[in-house]
Amino acid sequence: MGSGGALEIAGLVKRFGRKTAVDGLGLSVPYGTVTALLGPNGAGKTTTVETCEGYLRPDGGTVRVLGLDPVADASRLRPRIGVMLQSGGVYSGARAEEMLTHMAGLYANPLDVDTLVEALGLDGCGRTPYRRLSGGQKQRLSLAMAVVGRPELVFLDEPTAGLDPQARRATWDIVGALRSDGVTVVLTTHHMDEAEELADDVVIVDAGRIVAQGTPDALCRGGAENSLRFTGRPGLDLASLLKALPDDSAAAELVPGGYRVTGTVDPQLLATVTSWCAQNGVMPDRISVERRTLEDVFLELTGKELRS
Ligand SMILES: Nc1ncnc2c1ncn2[C@@H]1O[C@H](COP(=O)(O)OP(=O)(O)OP(=O)(O)O)[C@@H](O)[C@H]1O
Repeated sequence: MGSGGALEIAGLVKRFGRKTAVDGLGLSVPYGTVTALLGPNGAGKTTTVETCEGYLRPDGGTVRVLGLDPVADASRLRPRIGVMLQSGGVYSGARAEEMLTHMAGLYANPLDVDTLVEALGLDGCGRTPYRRLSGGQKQRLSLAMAVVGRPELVFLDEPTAGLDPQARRATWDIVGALRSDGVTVVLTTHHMDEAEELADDVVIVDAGRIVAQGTPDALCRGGAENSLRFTGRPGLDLASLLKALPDDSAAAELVPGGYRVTGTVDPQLLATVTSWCAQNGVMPDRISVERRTLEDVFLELTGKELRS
């Protein structure tokens, strides 16, 4: 195994012309864990993952995958890692099951192809040429190809983007099974629920850097335990609302017309907010008391919604 984690990134820099896509990113992923990279579009997640896979050469910093250099040691590393590209990869007109069987044949101790095909709901399309598969089927086949060789570490770039709920669940089950088998998984996602469900560690990336990292629980505990949210017309006078609230309160307009009050969220605070709304002619169409979610953490740190 070597010292350190399954994946060790230090001071990674990757530029495309004048654009710095990854800007001094450092990350250590312990063996046998699932790590989710979350970030807005263009944050640098794919660039980071493709550098780890050896498809891109870093402009600065170091990357070690299973203790090896993904570019210099590519031939030693390839049989030990699984890669699912965002694009699904480029394949010929071969039939889905043939491709998977061929792939399995390249490894010493592959998974059983039939079991994998069934687990991913691909049993109906084993004889279909790749180019005739639907987008979701291509994606599931790409996942199957990434894991069939029993890799020690798997990179999954947006594995569930565009999948229906059933296919998404099947993908989650595969990731859960990988984890149970001690496989290290690094995935990117735009889905908070996916990160919460699957990941031991969530890494929030923005503008090529890590802005926060931790278990989903720890990240959510970072601020107030509870918050009161309401929607109303955009641009309410929050200074006036704050005057009515206890000193330990804070209020923010997270998105136009979407407000959050934090502090000691109790019945008294709820009454104060609704009475302030009444005095100011504001009809809150939705009002709720919520635990801080990963979505909140993400928005606070990046100022962006996950799906833009
Ligand atoms: N081959 C390339 N040539 C030029 N610019 C690139 C290239 N690949 C990525 N970029 C730029 O680098 C930045 C980071 O892109 P990247 O694809 O890594 O982000 P991402 O976090 O994966 O985004 P998304 O969630 O949209 O997939 C973006 O500004 C992107 O336009």
